[in-house]
Amino acid sequence: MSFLNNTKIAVIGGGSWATALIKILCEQQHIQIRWWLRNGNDIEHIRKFHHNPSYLSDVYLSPKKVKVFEKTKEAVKGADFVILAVPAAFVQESLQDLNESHLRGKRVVSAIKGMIPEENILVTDWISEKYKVPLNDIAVIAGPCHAEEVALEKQSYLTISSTDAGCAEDFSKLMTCRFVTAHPLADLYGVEYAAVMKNIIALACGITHGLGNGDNFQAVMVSNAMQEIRHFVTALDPRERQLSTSAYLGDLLVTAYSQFSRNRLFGNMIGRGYSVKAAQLEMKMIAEGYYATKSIFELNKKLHVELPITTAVYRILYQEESPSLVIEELKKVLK
Ligand SMILES: NC(=O)C1=CN([C@@H]2O[C@H](COP(=O)(O)OP(=O)(O)OC[C@H]3O[C@@H](n4cnc5c(N)ncnc54)[C@H](OP(=O)(O)O)[C@@H]3O)[C@@H](O)[C@H]2O)C=CC1
Ligand SMILES: O=C(CO)COP(=O)(O)O
Repeated sequence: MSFLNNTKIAVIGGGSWATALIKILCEQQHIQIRWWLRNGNDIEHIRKFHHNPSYLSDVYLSPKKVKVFEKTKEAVKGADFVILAVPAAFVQESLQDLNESHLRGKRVVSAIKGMIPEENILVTDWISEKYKVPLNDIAVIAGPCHAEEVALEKQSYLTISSTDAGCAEDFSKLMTCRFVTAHPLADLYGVEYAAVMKNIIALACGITHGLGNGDNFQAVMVSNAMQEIRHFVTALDPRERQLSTSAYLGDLLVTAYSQFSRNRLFGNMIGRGYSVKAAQLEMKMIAEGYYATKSIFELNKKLHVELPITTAVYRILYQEESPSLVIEELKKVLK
């Protein structure tokens, strides 16, 4: 019997990405999904009607495959894989009831494209430090893939990155289905940092668009952003990597251009004159790039990499500088 049969997967998070990942996993014939989400009303609704009322509410969640739990401890019990799919800012709070023993012997896969805000560290580093999960049992899910398109079964590609080839390959098989192709890759940090940074760039694209700039300038931003990502990631983890592939460039492109991108939308509101608070209140969903901007900016105080786009976004979001003045200055340094 293949390992795909009867694999138990815990999914932590109740938002759009968790719901989309569960839809993908439900394509496997024999799978048991143990789902934790925080909202009691949503739990009740899913048990009764097999749809998440708050996110991707059209997606059917097979009760034969999906069991919903109120407590994370219960959800991770007996799981082979634990997928983390809450925004990074809430991951500590979401896992507060777990200790090392709850994750022992399990593979942990982060679907989060953000960093732990208070500590400015990657989610995978935090998991390995706090819960003593060996790095080889950790992977990340990356690639250009919006939850909304998964719900519509539009063909998508994912990249599963891990320091352990077996872990990446096994999880890629679980994520491959009729409408998703998943490939393994051995660049845990590169993929994870690039996924964090592309959210900042998409936010910057939204700001410039909101200010009235067009596609010509956005193309310049995106191409400069690739240099920014390359320099930053290389400073942290130097090695050969194909940044033009879908895990890196592809994800930057979809987030910078897609109608579904929350980071772009958030930036757009800032460019149109919303305050950060007003934009957050208006958006029900989370723009990771807001938190990531601070983390990358703080982390870079030790690295001193030139990050003109990230710095511009930081000045706008955290130093309340005028978006139009900051973007005019940015225009002078981009090539
Ligand atoms: N959506 C997408 O297409 C993709 C998302 N990702 C990544 O997946 C991760 C999860 O994002 P996503 O599912 O999209 O998020 P959503 O914006 O869809 O949902 C937000 C989630 O955060 C929860 N939440 C909000 N406030 C709090 C809080 N104070 N404490 C605990 N939980 C809270 C919400 O719970 P509640 O509903 O109860 O308020 C909800 O489950 C992010 O890192 C994102 O970058 C990666 C690839 C694609
Ligand atoms: O990572 C994503 C697509 O690959 C989702 O981006 P947004 O959070 O900006 O919607």
